[in-house]
Amino acid sequence: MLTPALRLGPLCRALIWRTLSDINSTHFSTSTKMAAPAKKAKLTDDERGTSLAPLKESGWSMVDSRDAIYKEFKFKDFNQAFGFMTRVALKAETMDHHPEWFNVYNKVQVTLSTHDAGGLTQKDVTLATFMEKAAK
Ligand SMILES: C[C@H](O)[C@H](O)[C@H]1CNC2=NC(N)=NC(=O)C2=N1
Repeated sequence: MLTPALRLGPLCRALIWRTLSDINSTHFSTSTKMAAPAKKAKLTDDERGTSLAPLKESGWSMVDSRDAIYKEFKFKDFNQAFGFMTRVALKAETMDHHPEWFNVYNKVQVTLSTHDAGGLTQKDVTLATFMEKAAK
């Protein structure tokens, strides 16, 4: 005995198939997390030489006891400092890469490292470079 569904005409089966595929695409397109991006690769020695040099010339330094870079930015006042932090925060969100920072009045102390990689990656270089522009 064929189940009733198999006796439906081709048009009806096409409609059911379309409905099921619509449900599937609607449901999974919103609730399925994309595969986690590959683990971010730490900067190679060569990359450190080329990428970090300009940042060190701009006042960034290596952090003792961890693979990270640090800089203290100083602004005219709190308003300027917070404006800087706002610009950087928006960039950090678009990059999905966030600074470790501390603000007191006109100073912003920043440490950058990639937690997912356990050290410095290109994302830290990109964000630090952005910060240099955002601080001007
Ligand atoms: C889940 C989320 O994408 C990750 O936690 C992002 C968020 N921001 C991040 N920021 C930094 N600095 N390092 C990371 O590894 C990192 N990972």
